[in-house]
Amino acid sequence: MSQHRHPGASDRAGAVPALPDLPEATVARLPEYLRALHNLADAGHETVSSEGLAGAAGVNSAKLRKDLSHLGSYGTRGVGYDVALLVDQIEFVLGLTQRRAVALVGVGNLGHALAGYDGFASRGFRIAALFDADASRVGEMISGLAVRHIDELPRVAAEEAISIGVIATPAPAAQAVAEQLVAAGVTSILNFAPCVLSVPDGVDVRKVDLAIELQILSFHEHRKASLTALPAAGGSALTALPGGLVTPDTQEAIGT
Ligand SMILES: NC(=O)c1ccc[n+]([C@@H]2O[C@H](COP(=O)([O-])OP(=O)(O)OC[C@H]3O[C@@H](n4cnc5c(N)ncnc54)[C@H](O)[C@@H]3O)[C@@H](O)[C@H]2O)c1
Repeated sequence: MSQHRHPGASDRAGAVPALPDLPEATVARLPEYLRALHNLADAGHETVSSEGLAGAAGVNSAKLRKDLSHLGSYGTRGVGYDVALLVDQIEFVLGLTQRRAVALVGVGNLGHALAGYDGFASRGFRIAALFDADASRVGEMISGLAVRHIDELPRVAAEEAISIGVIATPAPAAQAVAEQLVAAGVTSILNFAPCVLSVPDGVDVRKVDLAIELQILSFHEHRKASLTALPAAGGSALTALPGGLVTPDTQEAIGT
């Protein structure tokens, strides 16, 4: 997942007290800690060591201690972190103490799956409205919500105080949808369409692209295979790069 963060984004907190400006990587790990903490609380744990929480969240414990120190949370020597307190702190920093209203635009294959997913509610989000441009989809009920025509977005966004929009339309429609969301007052967008969105300052965009994740895994598969092949091939896998690209061998030749 990638993120664009615009300069105005941290200035529009309104009545919310100033929060520490956390590193993006820390922000990205906080939800992992939160999920692990909820699991620990459900299992009856009241405290957890940094190693225990790090293991449950799948990160190394030094990184976890550094992340939590940004929140002013250091745990107690010999006891660890208070699970309930840390949940409160992380939920506060992530702004999860209020349930946020989300609009989903594009109720096709992916949109149906997202609209029907009940995991958002338990994580603090309310899918408040579903929109589509296809009149034949308007009125369809999904998980108790009727699909509305995209033209209703401005009115419904105001009525439901929607601040987050999810785009699940085909890529060619995504930029126009983003502009409609922004015009309707949406200031955060989760984009599933495989394209880059251009948005004004103060609007945050995160992109989810499973194909990119698979391509990254493909790279690792390719690399593992190339490392296994190395002794037999007797050289760097880079020498096999297609298209006559410069290889370490040729670079050395050029440089000497
Ligand atoms: N991020 C991922 O990992 C991932 C995975 C699957 C699909 N996708 C992407 O998600 C998007 C949706 O895929 P899908 O298979 O559900 O497509 P789909 O064609 O089944 O659904 C798209 C929906 O968007 C609606 N739509 C089109 N233009 C619109 C507009 N201007 N305003 C409102 N609604 C509009 C269509 O009427 C349709 O209902 C595509 O961009 C696809 O590439 C992303």
